Amino acid sequence: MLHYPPLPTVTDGTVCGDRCGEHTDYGIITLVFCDSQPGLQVLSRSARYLDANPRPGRVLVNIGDLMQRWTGGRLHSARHRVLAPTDPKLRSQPRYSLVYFTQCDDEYIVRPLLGDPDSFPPVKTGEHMRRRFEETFQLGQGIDPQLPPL
Ligand SMILES: O=C(O)CCC(=O)C(=O)O
Ligand SMILES: [Fe+2]
Repeated sequence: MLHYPPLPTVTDGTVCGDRCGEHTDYGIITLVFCDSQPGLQVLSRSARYLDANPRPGRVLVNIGDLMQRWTGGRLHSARHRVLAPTDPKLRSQPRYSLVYFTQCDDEYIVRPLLGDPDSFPPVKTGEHMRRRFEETFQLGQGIDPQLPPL
């Protein structure tokens, strides 16, 4: 369960930052269950951010980096972010989302099962996950640099 705390009121008209910076998910698929608070945006293949607004009963299914590798790039690990709202009422409220990440066993080697087998080098799941955590938390790099750009 992710808890995004309430944000201070903006009085000077400055644009507020993200609640969660742009990133791709590391694993196979992610299920995102969100409350009524908006903010989640997904980058389209034409490089436009699209709102993925919550609706009762809606579940967002995200493709992760390993799924992109597994499908030889046929499924795309989309960049996404959670924007901080500008509306003072929304800012004064917390945002909650329930996020379920899936991945393979650490020893499992992910290689393309579709398309060109050389499109991605094989990676051991555990090593991939460790590298992505390090990139995110030490280098502030939320996008897998080994995946091709959009
Ligand atoms: O809170 C959300 O709606 C999405 C969070 C997310 O993208 C993540 O935890 O990877
Ligand atoms: Fe994510």
